[in-house]
Amino acid sequence: MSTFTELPPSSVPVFTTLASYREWRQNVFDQKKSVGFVATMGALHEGHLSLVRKSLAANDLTVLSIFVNPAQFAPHEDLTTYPRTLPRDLELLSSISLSVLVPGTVEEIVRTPSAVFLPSVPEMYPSGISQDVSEQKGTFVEVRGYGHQMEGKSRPNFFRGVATVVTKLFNAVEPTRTYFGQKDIQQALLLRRMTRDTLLSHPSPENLHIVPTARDPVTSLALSSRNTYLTPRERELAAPALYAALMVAQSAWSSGDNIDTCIQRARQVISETETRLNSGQHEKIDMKLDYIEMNDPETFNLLSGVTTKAQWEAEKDEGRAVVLSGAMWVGKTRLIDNVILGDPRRLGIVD
Ligand SMILES: Nc1ncnc2c1ncn2[C@@H]1O[C@H](COP(=O)(O)OP(=O)(O)OP(=O)(O)O)[C@@H](O)[C@H]1O
Ligand SMILES: CC(C)(CO)[C@@H](O)C(=O)[O-]
Ligand code: BAL
Repeated sequence: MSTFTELPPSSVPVFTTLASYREWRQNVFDQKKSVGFVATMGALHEGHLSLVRKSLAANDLTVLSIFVNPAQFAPHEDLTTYPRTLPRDLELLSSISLSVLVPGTVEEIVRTPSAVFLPSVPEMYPSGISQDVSEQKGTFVEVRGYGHQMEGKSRPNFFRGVATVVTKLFNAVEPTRTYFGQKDIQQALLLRRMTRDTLLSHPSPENLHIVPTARDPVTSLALSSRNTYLTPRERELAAPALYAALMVAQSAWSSGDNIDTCIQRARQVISETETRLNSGQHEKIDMKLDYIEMNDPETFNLLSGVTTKAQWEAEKDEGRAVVLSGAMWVGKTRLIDNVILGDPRRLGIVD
């Protein structure tokens, strides 16, 4: 059952039911075409489009899903106010294309997104869905041991909701390859683990690709659908402090400081920014750091504060990665960001 009575105009075909999408997918299977997949919650921006371009470059066809997943929002979170901009999303998707060389020839073809999967909530949750976990019925996917650290500390059932919906999306879309953003690094690594643990073939773990974070060219703020909640002053002056703080910690790590010192320096960037912004006559901006920490990308475990780069690498090898990540509230907006210390290619993040 679809809840969409009238869809905005789109030159990219939009499938609102599993049955209609599957008919399209079967045809594609018959033609032995590869399918790249980008899962989104809509309110598209350049970060999403960078994933779509990666998919266009490597696959015959590209499918994007738009689904605001109730199961990953806690009851107190922003499910009802989450930005929903379907007409603009479809326009943006209709406007992107990429020229690629036909393998083994000098011939160029132009690829554009092939389909949008836009399911309704009942289609995705046939047994129904409550945001209150204690009331939920039906089948859920949990990647145990990897969803309670980092983002999971502040959003306890978030990764259960994500793993559940992405399993459903993978089963529906049956992608050859799939693309997730580094901005949500724990999500991407956890989902890769899920594909491995569940012996998935569509996609296989090595076909889950992680794409670097797209940033605002002036402030380096990580692009995010929720940035639309920010006031202009919050967006330009306060929000960029999170990435600036991560940069300061990264530089301290490279200079040989231990983790406690790196994190302390990063925290100082946030507190100094808040003091500076609130010293004048302007309206007050609330900046509240949720966390900045360094974690092992394999286990997501918090690293000991006395560890230095030299000690971390001596345990295994040079370039061994660490996830330096943070979350911060600016007013009513929660922002996340991260940088990889060491070689991002170790985590399969490739430009
Ligand atoms: N700035 C970005 N650069 C690269 N990928 C991104 C960026 N922002 C989001 N993505 C990726 O796009 C996919 C869909 O994300 P989503 O629709 O939740 O957008 P979002 O901007 O992350 O929204 P939110 O504000 O809710 O976090 C995810 O894989 C996410 O990591
Ligand atoms: C992967 C995802 C689409 C699942 O709802 C969401 O968590 C997101 O957009 O990052
Ligand atoms: N990009 C992650 C989706 C969420 O925060 O709900």
